[in-house]
Amino acid sequence: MVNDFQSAYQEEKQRLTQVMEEIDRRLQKLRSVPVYTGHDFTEQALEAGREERRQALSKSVHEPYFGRLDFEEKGKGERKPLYIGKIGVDREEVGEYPLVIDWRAPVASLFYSFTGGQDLASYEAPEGLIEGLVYLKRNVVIRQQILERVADTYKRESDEPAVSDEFLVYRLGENKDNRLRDIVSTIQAEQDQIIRAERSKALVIQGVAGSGKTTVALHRLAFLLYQYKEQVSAEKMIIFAPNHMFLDYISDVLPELGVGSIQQRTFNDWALGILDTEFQTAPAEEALQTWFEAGTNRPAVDETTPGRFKGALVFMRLLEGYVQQLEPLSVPEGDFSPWDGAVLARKEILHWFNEEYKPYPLAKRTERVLARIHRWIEMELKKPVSAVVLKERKKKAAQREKAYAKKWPRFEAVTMYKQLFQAVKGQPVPSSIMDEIPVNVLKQTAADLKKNVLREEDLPALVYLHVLTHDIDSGSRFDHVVIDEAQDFSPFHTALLDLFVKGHSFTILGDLSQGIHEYKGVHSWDEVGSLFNSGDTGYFALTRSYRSTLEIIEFANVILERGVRSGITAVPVFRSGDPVRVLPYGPQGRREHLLSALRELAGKEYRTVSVLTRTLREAEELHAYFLEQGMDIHLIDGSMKQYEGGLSVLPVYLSKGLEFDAVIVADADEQHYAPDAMDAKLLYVGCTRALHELWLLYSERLPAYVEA
Ligand SMILES: Nc1ncnc2c1ncn2[C@@H]1O[C@H](COP(=O)(O)OP(=O)(O)OP(=O)(O)O)[C@@H](O)[C@H]1O
Repeated sequence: MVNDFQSAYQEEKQRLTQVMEEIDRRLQKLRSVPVYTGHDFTEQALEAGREERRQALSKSVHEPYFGRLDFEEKGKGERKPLYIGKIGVDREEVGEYPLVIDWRAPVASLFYSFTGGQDLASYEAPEGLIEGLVYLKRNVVIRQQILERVADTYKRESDEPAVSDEFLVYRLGENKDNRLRDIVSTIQAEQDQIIRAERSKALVIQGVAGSGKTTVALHRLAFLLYQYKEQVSAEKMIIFAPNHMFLDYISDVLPELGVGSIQQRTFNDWALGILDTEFQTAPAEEALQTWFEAGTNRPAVDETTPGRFKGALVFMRLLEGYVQQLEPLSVPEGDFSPWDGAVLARKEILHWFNEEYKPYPLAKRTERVLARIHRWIEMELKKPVSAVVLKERKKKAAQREKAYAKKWPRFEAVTMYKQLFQAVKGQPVPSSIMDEIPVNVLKQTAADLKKNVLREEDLPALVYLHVLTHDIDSGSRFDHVVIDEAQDFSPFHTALLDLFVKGHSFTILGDLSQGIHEYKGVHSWDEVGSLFNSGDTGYFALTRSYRSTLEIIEFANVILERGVRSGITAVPVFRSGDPVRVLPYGPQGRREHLLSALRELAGKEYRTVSVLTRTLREAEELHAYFLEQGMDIHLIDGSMKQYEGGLSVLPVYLSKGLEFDAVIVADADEQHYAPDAMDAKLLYVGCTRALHELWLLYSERLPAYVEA
């Protein structure tokens, strides 16, 4: 065994030296070509290609590949070692296998999809299905040109028929810093299937906590860009994530995968960009405090909850009805007269508006009719009159045209939205529309709008009003859209984005068990799936959790089973660690106990440790206390733009999406976590943030869904 390992190591070391020399030689050759700085278009394009290769090779030379797969294609009788890396490197000889195969290439899919056994393996190539036998699957860790580790996870000749998890477990055991990382060397078969799924469908992925949803989504974007390079462009792909800190946390993955320019945004920022408005939405913290206040005072959630109603398709349809009824009100009363004696009859203007320009949305129609009126004036001015009269007419016409244009509605989204809700005070919105809006929603929104307050939940409606009246310009369309944490997106959000996406090309990922924003999100994936025809959508489930140890996952699963009763529990990868500690506060007192726990965990080798509180106020208080005690610790509140790593204290609801080497859940007791599904979900989110160690500290009694 030891000998086997040594010879494998020697073999890989030799091969690595050869590959690095070859890459280096190619790099030197490219660098020796003088950089073109002239104006010739063809030369510029050639230079851009050379620069791209220079950059790729100089990245690749440090860590050229991470895996090897020995494959014998059926009927070819030749076993080939295929080396797979983040960046593909072709050989100079035509027709030869690449020196390094890009992880996204069709043949590389074997490295991920092959799960063992003696049977033929296969992959989809452009020329059809290719079958063959896999002889070896090997992971190779290279850091800064040094071969650090060689691990065989499958050998055809051995007694072990399946691909082993050993290398994956080694990777998962590493500590994490303040950024999400790529997983190209250990993508699992179930994840690979999603990454490589066809582009044109709306994929809905339910994945348990830590199943790699965010990571998979980012790898999928990189894959789509490689596989469909002719049809998609990075600038027209977007990933929506819940907040700026989360965007910062995931921001390294795409550059690590060699992909730039993909948009990474919050829905809020995108929507405000489309609306091009001065308005800002009310700070999210206000809503968070209402919904995440500890205790049982939270408002009940039903279909009349403002976030749920304004996210429903019923509301979307109401807005369509509302815009339809604006049509007959658009053309101002009365004929248009540019100067006394010249008249353009309203009947004629109505004809242009209602017949000739009917296919256009209202704002476009208005624009065209006004341009036509302008042309009509110019024709009228051509009629023969004296220079003095002409001058007088021109002056009058300019004034009256301006005044007339002002009488037309501008179809500005916020104004239309205000008019809709201020109809409570007798504006002309038909009762068929008003009666459909729940009274509490009408009242609250009218009061907000009176104070010029917009909320995040109003944004889909505002963008839709804009789209209905202005249409979508081609620059705003997407080739592919990823929605992460999609359980917090309403059906209206997704239906709206669908208008901006070519061919329903979506990747929608989330976890209903982490649906802590149930006051605005979906309660079942059918709410999303039903937006698309069955042929346009696909559903995947990710059930294995890669983040946490076996002990943590089993502990969190109990919270799900007893508290949420969702049935979507996680299957752990066999990575064992310390038992979860559930401890009552000791005699030294709450804060002091939390401090000593934090000190103990911070004293270990971990890079990130967090204390999760139930509310923001508690996080602030503890943060001040920890600072006072000399700890170097960050407070994370809803306004953070960056995630710093190290030690942090934050309310549990802001921890969603993040992960820490060790987590201390403060106050894991009945006073803080009520006996309902919502609080059980919160605690589940908190517990599943931990990679290696999880401690829960409490006073008096634990909630019934926590295993002592
Ligand atoms: N195949 C894999 N190999 C190595 N690490 C993996 C793999 N899949 C996921 N991980 C790791 O598991 C952790 C969780 O991944 P990620 O945050 O993408 O999961 P998620 O499903 O979005 O989680 P959550 O919903 O709980 O926020 C990350 O540290 C990620 O690197």
